[in-house]
Amino acid sequence: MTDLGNDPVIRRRPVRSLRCRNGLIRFAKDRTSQNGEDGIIERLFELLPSTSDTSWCVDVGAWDGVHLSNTHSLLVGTQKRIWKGVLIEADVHKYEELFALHRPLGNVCVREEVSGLENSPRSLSNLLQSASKNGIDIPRQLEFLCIDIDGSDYWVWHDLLKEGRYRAKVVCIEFNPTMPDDLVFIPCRSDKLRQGASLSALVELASRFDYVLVETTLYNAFFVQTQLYNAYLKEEVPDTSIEALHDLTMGTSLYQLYDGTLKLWGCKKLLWHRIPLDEKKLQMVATGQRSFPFEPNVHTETFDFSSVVDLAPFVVKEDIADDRHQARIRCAALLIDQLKKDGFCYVRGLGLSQKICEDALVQTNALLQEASEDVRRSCLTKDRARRGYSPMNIENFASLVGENGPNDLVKKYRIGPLDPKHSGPLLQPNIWPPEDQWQNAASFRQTMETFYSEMCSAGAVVVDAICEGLMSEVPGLKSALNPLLSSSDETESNKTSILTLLSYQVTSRHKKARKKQMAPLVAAHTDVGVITILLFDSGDCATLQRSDGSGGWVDVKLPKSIPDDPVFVVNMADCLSDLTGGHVPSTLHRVVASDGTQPRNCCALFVGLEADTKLQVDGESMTYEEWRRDRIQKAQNVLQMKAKE
Ligand SMILES: O=C(O)CCC(=O)C(=O)O
Ligand SMILES: [Fe+2]
Repeated sequence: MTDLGNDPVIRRRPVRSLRCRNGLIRFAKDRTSQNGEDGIIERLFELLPSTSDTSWCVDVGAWDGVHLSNTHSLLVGTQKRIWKGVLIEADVHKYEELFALHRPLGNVCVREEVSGLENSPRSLSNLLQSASKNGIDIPRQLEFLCIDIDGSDYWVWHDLLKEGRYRAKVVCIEFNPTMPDDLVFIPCRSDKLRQGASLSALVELASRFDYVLVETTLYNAFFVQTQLYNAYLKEEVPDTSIEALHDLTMGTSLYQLYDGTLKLWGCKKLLWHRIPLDEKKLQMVATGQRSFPFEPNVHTETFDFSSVVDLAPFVVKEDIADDRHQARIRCAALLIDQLKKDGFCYVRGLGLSQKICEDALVQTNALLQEASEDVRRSCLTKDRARRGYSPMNIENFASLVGENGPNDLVKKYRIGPLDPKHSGPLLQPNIWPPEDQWQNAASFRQTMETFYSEMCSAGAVVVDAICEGLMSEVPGLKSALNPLLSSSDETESNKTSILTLLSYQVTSRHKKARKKQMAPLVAAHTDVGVITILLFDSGDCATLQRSDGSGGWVDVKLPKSIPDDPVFVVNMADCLSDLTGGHVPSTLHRVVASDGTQPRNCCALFVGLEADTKLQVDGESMTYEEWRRDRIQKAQNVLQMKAKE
């Protein structure tokens, strides 16, 4: 066996069973019965002597008298005894056939739904008594009782036993074959709820009224009155324990992995609905969040917190004291230093809570990994680049830098300004997953609306700090970016950005051809707008990398779990880089596949300006929209030139 250990090995080991197969089950045989009952019943009445001229049987839930019938063999055809039966069936059509078959044979047919409710006029005992009043003498000592009504079987037998008027020597009754043998499950006393009883519950009931278990088939248990068992069956069935007489074959069990994954074992479908049990839907902890809580701290956090710039001094908005002003100047200088070096920087102190950041990532995973593709596809818009869902393998970021390459392997979902007043080429209305298609839709939307607003405020804080840090080098920057700053109208003006949720999945790429496997999941590109603020989870199937400026790539990582004061990645985008006259670079970056087993989720805020914002770039004045068109056009030109070559 070649076993690489990439997947767990899961298989069944044959176990020693205590089940005895040399008792009544040897005689299992079907004429009309389902799982050998006909033969077992025949054998039982060979062993038990008859005590009267006519042997009576009662069949509760008799159907048409033929299909899967346990009494047909007794009542129809030749038998060593003379049998008479009471056949009870609630279904109108089944009853017609039942009546047509049995009336001519002199059997009693009753069209009623036997009730398992306490003191019901339709209790089995009452129905037998009223049948007796109609001239037929049903003896109180019955030979055989069969109960199969898929619901209140337990209570029907219970009431008959308790009432005590009628007693059967042999009882065949259905149990729920998915219930384990150590489970005593007594169903609700109801004619509507269909639950079924466990075998153990029936065995307990039987022994209270002096019956013993003598055999089981897949769905049915056979009980015999104890004194008859002692007299006639002890040799045939020496061991009457559940272990000796039953093997659970339809059971489903659940086990748990250390990381919180729930696993199914045994029967993996809803038995009566024929629906497969879906492990994915049973999980209590989302895929990306599963880990072992007591993991030894061997891989200590590799993230270097000392490199994170704390922008908290920019979050306080009141007129600031002198020392806070000094603090701002200091942290803005750190930020600009870092950005000038590689176009990327870690920041914290942006005012977002750990909780909202965790929630946003969990919701991203919920929509982009766990929800069905149908749910996501209901969020497609015509202009995919702006709002809603953008499926895998659709966008191509290589084109942003005039490169040819395969499409990006990432699922995205975009959210823009929540205020419907915002419209224009860059600002279209949001589209949300429909609540009637996705049970999580409302909490997704609620989380994302909050997160979007808070991220926009964080964007304003970072932009503010960048302006501060470049105050002397690029004096006009603050007025160009003023619409973005938190000090201006808080509710609207600074919310012109797009929040993109991105999700990378573990599957499929390992199967891909080698050449394709080498291609990044998101092609190397620079971001177009002002700045990008990123938050991502510990999903390890994909890694963000930035160019080191000399042909190599550096992994961009975040702390493994979100700290109390969450850390974000900030990277410069092209427009801001242009506005600084190239003093601060917008650095090439990409996302590559890595070996991990967890999907990776990312929330990226692309801070942009409104289309008509006036800008000064290289001494030229233009609007943000004009600059943007120019930027995209340049990349297109490169592509066309390459195509011609
Ligand atoms: O997934 C990421 O970490 C970033 C993706 C990215 O660079 C982009 O969407 O612009
Ligand atoms: Fe990017």
